[in-house]
Amino acid sequence: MAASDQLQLGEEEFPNVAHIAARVEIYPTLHPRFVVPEDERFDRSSYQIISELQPPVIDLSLMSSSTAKDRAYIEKIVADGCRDDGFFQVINHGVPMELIKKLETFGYKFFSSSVEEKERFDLGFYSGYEGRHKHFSNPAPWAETFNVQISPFSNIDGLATLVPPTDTQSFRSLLLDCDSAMRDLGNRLLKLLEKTLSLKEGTYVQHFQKYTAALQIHHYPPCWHPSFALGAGPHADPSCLTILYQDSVGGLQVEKGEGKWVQINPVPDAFVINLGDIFQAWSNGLYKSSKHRVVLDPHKSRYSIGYFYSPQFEIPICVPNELVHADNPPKYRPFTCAEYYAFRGRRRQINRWENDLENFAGKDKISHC
Ligand SMILES: O=C(O)CCC(=O)C(=O)O
Ligand SMILES: [Fe+2]
Repeated sequence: MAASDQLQLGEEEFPNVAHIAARVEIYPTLHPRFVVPEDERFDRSSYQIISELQPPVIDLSLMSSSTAKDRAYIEKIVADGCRDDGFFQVINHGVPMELIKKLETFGYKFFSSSVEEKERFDLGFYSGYEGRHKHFSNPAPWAETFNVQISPFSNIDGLATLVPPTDTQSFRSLLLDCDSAMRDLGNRLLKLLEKTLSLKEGTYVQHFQKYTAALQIHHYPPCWHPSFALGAGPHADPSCLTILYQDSVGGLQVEKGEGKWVQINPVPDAFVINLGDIFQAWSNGLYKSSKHRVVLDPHKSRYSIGYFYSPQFEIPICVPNELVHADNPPKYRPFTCAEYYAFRGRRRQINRWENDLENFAGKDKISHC
């Protein structure tokens, strides 16, 4: 083993995934850190893409159509998707794709640098680069992530000091421009969700003047035993809304009924939108936050970019009165985003499905606030 391998591995218990992924000749069998229990593995041989279960692809420009029929059509498709599993895709969404491509290019360059270089950007728990997943128990995700915290805590200045001085300004501007474009899309989607639930305009969006947001660039290296590991284990997002760009490789799957996984086919220039646990709670369970996971490719790297959007950190999530009635009694106790994010962050088995929202807020269903 070369000296650099020994140096890189350092803590054998928490190997860097990029380091392991680059050394198939040294690790011909998968490192135990990443091996998923047998009943949770992805069976590639029996896999088929079930096209009729694909989440809908929605042309968001129709939201401002002068034809009421177009607008009603969009609202219906979104409402059906949200009731079903909380996943849909959007095109013509108004976010300039140049921004996303620039971020993706940053990701390619960053993730192709050495482990030492990348780990200079490791600013600790969920901040900056993450390749060892020290807060995960086994199995660790076969992924490395560049975590940008935006609000209410920002690590953008901290990260900017680590890029070459000539790039500092463009790096900061890129992240801030992405935040503003994704946030704008997030607000338009929230207004659409308000309409589909027949709520007054602003019911949700008024709680996003101050907001909670993070951006993550993920790299899933090729995995030579793709059925034995997962890029992301089954989980539901803690956020209110997630806006996700995925490249053309594919691998994101959503659970449609117990144990039945459907791949969300990449659509060029589209975003996958999924509702997170906060929205499920905020809609009193009418709209779903669904379990999803990422499977791996034996030959190709996959990249994705997620924007996780939630309301003001410290306000209680209070279900609108209109959504609580005899047929739909309160399902969750009120809680703040800060409390829920802290709960999810404390979980050691963060890459595993543990029905978090139910466990956190579904037990004593006191009335809404
Ligand atoms: O990379 C993906 O497609 C999804 C990642 C994901 O589920 C997440 O970051 O929460
Ligand atoms: Fe997710």
